[in-house]
Amino acid sequence: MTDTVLDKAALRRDLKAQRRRHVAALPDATRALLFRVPPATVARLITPGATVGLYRAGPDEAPAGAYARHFQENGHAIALPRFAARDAPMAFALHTDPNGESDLETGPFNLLQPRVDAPEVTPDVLIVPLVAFTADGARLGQGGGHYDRWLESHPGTIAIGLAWDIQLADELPSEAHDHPLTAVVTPTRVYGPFA
Ligand SMILES: Nc1nc2c(c(=O)[nH]1)N(C=O)[C@@H](CNc1ccc(C(=O)N[C@@H](CCC(=O)O)C(=O)O)cc1)CN2
Ligand SMILES: Nc1ncnc2c1ncn2[C@@H]1O[C@H](COP(=O)(O)OP(=O)(O)OP(=O)(O)O)[C@@H](O)[C@H]1O
Repeated sequence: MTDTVLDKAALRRDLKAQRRRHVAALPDATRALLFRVPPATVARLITPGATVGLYRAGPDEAPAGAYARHFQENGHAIALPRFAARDAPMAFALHTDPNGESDLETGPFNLLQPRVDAPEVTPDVLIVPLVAFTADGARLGQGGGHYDRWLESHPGTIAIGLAWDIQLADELPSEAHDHPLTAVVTPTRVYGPFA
């Protein structure tokens, strides 16, 4: 393995532990008030009628459920990642019930995902989870390379990160396949949009 790959694995472990401590210290009521609607500078990036790819957050990730409800209320089709197996490529499928999540089931990564009968769709814009980001839009993810690969095969799709402020890193190891984010939203500010 290259040094960058080893660096990334160690970084991920440390940053995920830091994220867990941060979220555990947040009062539930505070957490419920964050990430309600996209800030205006980010909302402007999402054209009317665009299909928006979101994610179903795990316990420590920035919650994306309110954005899902907001986009649906505003006439957007919304989609979530779906995997046929752990080693299958990431696809997106239509998410129809962001309020009740009755259309989701647990998938290979222990994440809720649309059931097999939900149609596959291609989002025009992605709201993405992350382990860490930099002030100029670099992203460190879970290490599956899922978003990098998806963005590689869908050029022109913009990706907007949602994160806790403590996920900001001074710098991150970069590899040729890494795709930059167009903006990152935290509870206190927006980084970008970058050109
Ligand atoms: N909420 C969420 N959805 C997402 C991602 C993510 O980071 N967060 N992904 C980002 O690419 C994709 C899924 N990729 C993933 C790749 C690896 C692991 C992972 O290593 N998870 C841990 C813990 C899982 C568990 O609790 O069972 C693991 O498997 O050890 C998770 C997701 C698409 N959906
Ligand atoms: N476009 C690509 N084509 C082929 N392999 C890729 C591509 N992008 C990433 N990979 C591979 O995926 C693996 C993980 O990449 P990386 O560490 O950048 O993941 P990540 O962006 O942190 O994860 P994720 O996007 O799933 O949250 C690496 O082995 C990398 O070589």
